Amino acid sequence: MSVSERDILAAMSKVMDPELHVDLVKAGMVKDIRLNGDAVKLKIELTTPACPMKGKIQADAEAALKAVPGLKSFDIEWGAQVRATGGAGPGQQGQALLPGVKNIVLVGAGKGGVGKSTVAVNLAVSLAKHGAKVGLLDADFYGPSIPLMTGITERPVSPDGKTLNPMIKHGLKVMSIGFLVESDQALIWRGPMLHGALMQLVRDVNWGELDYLILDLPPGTGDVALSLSQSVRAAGAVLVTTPQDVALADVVRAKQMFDKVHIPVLGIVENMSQFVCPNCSHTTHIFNKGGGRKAAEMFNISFLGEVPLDLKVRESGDAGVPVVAGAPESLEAKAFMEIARNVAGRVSAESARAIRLPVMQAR
Ligand SMILES: Nc1ncnc2c1ncn2[C@@H]1O[C@H](COP(=O)(O)OP(=O)(O)OP(=O)(O)O)[C@@H](O)[C@H]1O
Repeated sequence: MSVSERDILAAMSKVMDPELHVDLVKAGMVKDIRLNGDAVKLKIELTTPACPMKGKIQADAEAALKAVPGLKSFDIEWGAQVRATGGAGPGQQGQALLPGVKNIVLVGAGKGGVGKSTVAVNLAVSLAKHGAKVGLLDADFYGPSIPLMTGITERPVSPDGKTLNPMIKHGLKVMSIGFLVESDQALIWRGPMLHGALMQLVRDVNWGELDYLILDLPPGTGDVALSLSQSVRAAGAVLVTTPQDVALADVVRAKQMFDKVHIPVLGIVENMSQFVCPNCSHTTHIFNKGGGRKAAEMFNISFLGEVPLDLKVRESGDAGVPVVAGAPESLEAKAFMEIARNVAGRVSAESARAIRLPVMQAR
């Protein structure tokens, strides 16, 4: 009994992408089917190199091919092609400003000091380590900390007097308002000036081709989010919180702010979730337990993961080597890598929605 391309496609159409809630054939992930008698070679192109579901998709695809009558062997080449959350959403004007940037991911928090910049920088490095092309833009006008956290002390140069080249560090293209102004100047940003400076950072930087541009927003206020939503289409926002109950109110405010400007919330990251004593390994929930997860449940949005409170995270941030780069085997680095996979998965779901694949509401 000979095997046909149609048999292979039929088998692959039984395999679902659990994040996109669509089968691999409909999602356009099955490529280059080459039959040779009772053997087949094919390529499966995931929607991100940081796919959180790769293990499941791989197991399901292999099981589906094993069940094809007459097929004796198969060879799957795994690849990834990040898709863009292009097109305009309500209140948004599309991505014409940044044609080479596929997805803009905002990192925000209801209040300061919860570790938003730490999450932004480690998320960016994690995505790059997974093989994605990543940029990191520090738009925290009131307290830019990305220069310190990435260890960049040089200033960006302009190749033509109009645009700026981003700095390159830890596998990222990095730009920060902190490279361009003195820190005491950063406090006076307001209204049109803030919008102008933000647009300059977004538009006049030679970002080139990026799968993800991670944007570290200032805490609390909606000025920057509002300004951005008028000019670019963000894939969505990651909300960072600490676990105590009082932080919940800030998450509520942040969620409402993003809803108002029609930016989807991709999910919640709980930072400083517990402290594991380096001497006796006893776990203490210094800021209480489970606030981020509770908030995610309350709003029916994804819980993207939790990061322990650990001296390494603070020290590595201060030393300019994010923990994911400096201590990749640590519990904290692994937590960030998992959060990055979850964020990439949620962005893929948003891009599927943008190109109107039949994606069901996923949690
Ligand atoms: N999980 C963690 N464990 C230990 N220290 C942490 C952790 N997360 C963040 N920190 C430290 O807490 C401080 C505040 O973090 P960070 O600057 O990332 O917060 P932020 O929310 O961006 O603050 P701001 O609102 O001022 O911009 C930093 O010194 C950082 O190194």
